[in-house]
Amino acid sequence: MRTRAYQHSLSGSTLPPGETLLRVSDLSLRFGGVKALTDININVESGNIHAVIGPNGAGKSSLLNCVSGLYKPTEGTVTLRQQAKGRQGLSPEGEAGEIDEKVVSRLAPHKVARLGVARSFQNIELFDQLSVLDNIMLGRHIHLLKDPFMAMLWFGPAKRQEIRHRELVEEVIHLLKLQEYRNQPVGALSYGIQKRVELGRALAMQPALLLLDEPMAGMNSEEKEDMARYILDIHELAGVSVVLIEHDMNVVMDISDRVTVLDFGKIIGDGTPAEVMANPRVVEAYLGAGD
Ligand SMILES: Nc1ncnc2c1ncn2[C@@H]1O[C@H](COP(=O)(O)OP(=O)(O)OP(=O)(O)O)[C@@H](O)[C@H]1O
Repeated sequence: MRTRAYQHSLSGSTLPPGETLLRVSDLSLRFGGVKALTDININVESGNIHAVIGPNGAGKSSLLNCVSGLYKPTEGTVTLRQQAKGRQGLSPEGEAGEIDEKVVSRLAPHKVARLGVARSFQNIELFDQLSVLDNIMLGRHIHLLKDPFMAMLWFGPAKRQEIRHRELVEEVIHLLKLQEYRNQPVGALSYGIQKRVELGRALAMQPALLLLDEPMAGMNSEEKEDMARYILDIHELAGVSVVLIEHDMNVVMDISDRVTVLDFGKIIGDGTPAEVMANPRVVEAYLGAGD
């Protein structure tokens, strides 16, 4: 029962699995003379955990920053595909209805977020004094009523919306098993739990796509295992698509559907974990380096 409820609530995408959700086309990014990214082409499919790996400085964070709107690419585009409003759901033949394509690569980060792309950062970006509940509730702010007059009135849409926000936040707390910490200030919690709260705040945005930048950095092996399990749960129970930057190859190979490998800002491998592991260029550039 709970699984069905999550599937209906926490994913902001109605695209069928296998449809292209995010398309990165001919993307390049330069900082003066530094070519951070060169001619990057990636399709992220709906329903996938898509890992991006590569040595330090390969361009992984730059790529995520181009998707989330923090960096503007020098060339190329990032396109988010969503089922057109009012035409959601599958046809009797199981095909997707009309699809809206939005170029997000030159939008401000808050606009990209509003379109359904949520991200977590390498470093924890939470409010230490606020409770777990309040920090996760902040993830809902992009969905608050746009009309401040309506939002001030404690009736009608504003009240219904507030109830809905709370229900979704409760789902996040259950899914990530944060019940026992809900009223504790985040600053008092362990690093592993704080990272989980950060994940919860991104999830509370009801994203179509979740961008996770090294969510397991600095964790011990038990915390890593926990985090990998929660990412899988988000994917399996909530149906959220994930782009994951991660250095730990065991984690990447265990939980990813697809892997893109970057080196010096270029793609040197792309495929299933098994295909990527068998790619000699990848072995030489990354795996062989013992990272
Ligand atoms: N804001 C910036 N200004 C100048 N150069 C930058 C900027 N951001 C990234 N770079 C450069 O772009 C290249 C790619 O960096 P990026 O951080 O994207 O790599 P990464 O694969 O995420 O590395 P890491 O694994 O160490 O986080 C590097 O040469 C980096 O120095």
